[in-house]
Amino acid sequence: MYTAYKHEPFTDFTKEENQKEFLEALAVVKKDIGKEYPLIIDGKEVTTKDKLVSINPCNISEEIGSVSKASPKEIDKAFEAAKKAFPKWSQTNPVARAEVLFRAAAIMRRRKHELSATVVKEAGKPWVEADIEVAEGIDFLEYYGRQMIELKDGKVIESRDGESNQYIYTSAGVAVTIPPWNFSAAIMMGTTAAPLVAGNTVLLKPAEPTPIIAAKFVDIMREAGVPDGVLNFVPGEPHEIGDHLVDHKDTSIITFTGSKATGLRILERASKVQEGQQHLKRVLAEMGGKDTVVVDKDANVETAVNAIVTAAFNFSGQKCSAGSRAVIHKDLYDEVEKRVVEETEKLTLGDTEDNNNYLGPVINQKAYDKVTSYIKIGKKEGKLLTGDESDDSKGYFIKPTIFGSVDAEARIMKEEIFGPVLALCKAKSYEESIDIANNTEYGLTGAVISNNVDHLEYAKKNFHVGNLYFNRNCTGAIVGYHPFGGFKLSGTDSKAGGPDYLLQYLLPKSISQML
Ligand SMILES: NC(=O)c1ccc[n+]([C@@H]2O[C@H](COP(=O)([O-])OP(=O)(O)OC[C@H]3O[C@@H](n4cnc5c(N)ncnc54)[C@H](O)[C@@H]3O)[C@@H](O)[C@H]2O)c1
Ligand SMILES: N[C@@H](CCC=O)C(=O)O
Repeated sequence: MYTAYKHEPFTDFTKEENQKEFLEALAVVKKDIGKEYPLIIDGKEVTTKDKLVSINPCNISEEIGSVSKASPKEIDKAFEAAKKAFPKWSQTNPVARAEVLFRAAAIMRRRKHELSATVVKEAGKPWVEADIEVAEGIDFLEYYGRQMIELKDGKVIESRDGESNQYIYTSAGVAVTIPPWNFSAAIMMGTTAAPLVAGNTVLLKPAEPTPIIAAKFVDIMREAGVPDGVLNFVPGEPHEIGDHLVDHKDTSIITFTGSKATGLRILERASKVQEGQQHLKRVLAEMGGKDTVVVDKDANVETAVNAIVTAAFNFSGQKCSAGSRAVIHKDLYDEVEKRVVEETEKLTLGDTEDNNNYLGPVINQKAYDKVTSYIKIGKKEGKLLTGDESDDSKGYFIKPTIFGSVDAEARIMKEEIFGPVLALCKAKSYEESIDIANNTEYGLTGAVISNNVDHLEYAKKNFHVGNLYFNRNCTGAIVGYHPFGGFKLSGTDSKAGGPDYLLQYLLPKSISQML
């Protein structure tokens, strides 16, 4: 028997002993700086000449480490290994498969600060956010393990006289996991653990800026007992191996999280049946967002301000769930705008190794250039209220930037920026604010700050997002509590961390027997 699922508690960094432990963990991670990590194919370490180098975005002269790069040749070998391992793994007792996840979660708990410190160094995440993310990774393992145990005997269906019917779940085949860098621990772990516990074998290709945390996770899974060939680690350049992974005839499932452009490309390519392929590929594609905090005219101003600032600037706005725009009722607009600017100007920006910094850099030069170009666009589209300072000489630092009185149709109101840039927009009525919130191609998260019961009911029916929050910010979904995934072009709404998630990695089978 297992205890009931409950989410992993977050570390309280106001306590001195926790700060001390975290600093020690950062020192451990620093000792490993420059280390090389191999590919893992069929349980064997494979080293290639070409390396993917992980750079600290806070300090671009610091290389965190490097991993071997897989080419199509190594990818083919990994597919062979995964195919070979599939029959045995898929028929392994689901409880035993779940226990691998539980053991991995236990190891992760013991190494929690070290893993979070790796995320701090590799992704430039602040301590608090890195800790939350590793806790989420642990949650995915604990939650999906229990979910598999629940599903192991299938579901009860009806039988007629003289007939015995069964409905069971079988595994699909080889899954390819393609996670993003912004939740380099949590999403990478969740989208690897789910197909595995469902009895599929996996090729994990981490995002190129953050391969080290993935290498550590693969080591943990092996220590926890994942058999050879069941989990293959194949980092590499997407332009060299991305299409190959997606197009391969032996790919059964692709579990992708990332940008809309990549997701749509994967969906399109995966729909083509390749020579020798005898199945349809399933694609889970969780993509971008342009998420909104709506402030009603009777809202509590401080709740609204806190929700807007947190949603916009946590992890420098680099979340698919980031509230990169707020639509505020005209009666409260001036007050909310003033308070949001005041609170934002208190936020500290700098190297996230220092826990006093609320936010750190954006991930790389490409992101820096994109975000700063949107700031230029914003200056034409709205009134610059604060920010517009950036510096990429040491790391990719951009000050939280806010534009006021932005038109609902402006580009900074409708396009995903993925950085610390917030647009504020005024609405004449509550209904208009919900219309504005729905005015993009995305539909991922949203928040409504209101005490009006009718208005909250209206939002339930008319605010078209996969994750809707009332009187809080629109980021920070917790596994088992806030199943996560978006509508519209935000993705396939697979609802990670929800009760139906694992079903997407399983093939239901009906068996009918005459008695
Ligand atoms: N909806 C969600 O749950 C969710 C969660 C996190 C991030 N995101 C989104 O992710 C985006 C940021 O992540 P990103 O910049 O890493 O996205 P991205 O699309 O550039 O990359 C995501 C992953 O896809 C891989 N990839 C890139 N091109 C590929 C190709 N042609 N074939 C196969 N794989 C390929 C990358 O190497 C990476 O592993 C944002 O749009 C954000 O909103 C969504
Ligand atoms: N699940 C995370 C967002 C993941 C995307 O970046 C949240 O709820 O904030």
